[in-house]
Amino acid sequence: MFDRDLKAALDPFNILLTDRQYEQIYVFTTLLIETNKVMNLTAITEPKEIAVKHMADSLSCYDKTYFPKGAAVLDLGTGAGFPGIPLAILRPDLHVTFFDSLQKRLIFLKTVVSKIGISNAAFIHGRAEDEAHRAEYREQFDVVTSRAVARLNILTEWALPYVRIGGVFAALKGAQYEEELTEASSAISILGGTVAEIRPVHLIGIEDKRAALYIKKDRTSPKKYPRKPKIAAKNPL
Ligand SMILES: C[S@@+](CC[C@H](N)C(=O)[O-])C[C@H]1O[C@@H](n2cnc3c(N)ncnc32)[C@H](O)[C@@H]1O
Repeated sequence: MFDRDLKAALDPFNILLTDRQYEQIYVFTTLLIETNKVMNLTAITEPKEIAVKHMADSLSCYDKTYFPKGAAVLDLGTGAGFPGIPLAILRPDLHVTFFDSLQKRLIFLKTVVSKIGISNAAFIHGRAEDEAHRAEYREQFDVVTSRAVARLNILTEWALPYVRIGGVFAALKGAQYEEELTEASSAISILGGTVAEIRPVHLIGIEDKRAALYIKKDRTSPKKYPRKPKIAAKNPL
């Protein structure tokens, strides 16, 4: 039943999973629903809805041209693992780093990773605007993904410093993506990026507009970014 719902949800994206990948997503879904009873992870609790709004939505940002073989991927503000876990299941060769400011969500994700057998996973506990100043993370990732974390102008200032030159920031955005893109245009340019592609996303049974945005990193991000939250909030780029 769950496999059938998931297959239908993934159909528009031409994504075919192996039996093992279906099983991994099923186990992840079960862990999400069970753990959500004792820890706030998601407002979506029906398996069919999870298949569409979490799994298919996460994988809607996938495109092999942006995710080269063995790529280092940073999922910024991963929460309960979206889009990072579905991407790591789809592409076991990726090195996915799960990044969040809430430790208890990372503890949940460590259980998920070990129970479903994802190798190449790493974890960062911290705030996006702080960790970007560490040499070990700055401009070290081929792809930074992010869904439902902040408005695009803020998120760009947080995300682009982690992307290596030639890499991409893939943001999953909802109904206001066009306004957010306009609002973020100077942040994208200041941080060294350009909009490579705006790909509208249609999930089955969902009317709301959404899109996967791909922002390519062309130039190094100036060292002073990202700024401290109070300064950035007072003077958004
Ligand atoms: C609404 S949740 C979205 C989670 C997941 N990406 C999803 O789409 O379901 C936002 C997540 O971003 C994290 N977050 C918010 N601000 C952050 C920051 N400055 N640095 C790192 N993580 C942050 C929160 O702790 C939370 O887990």
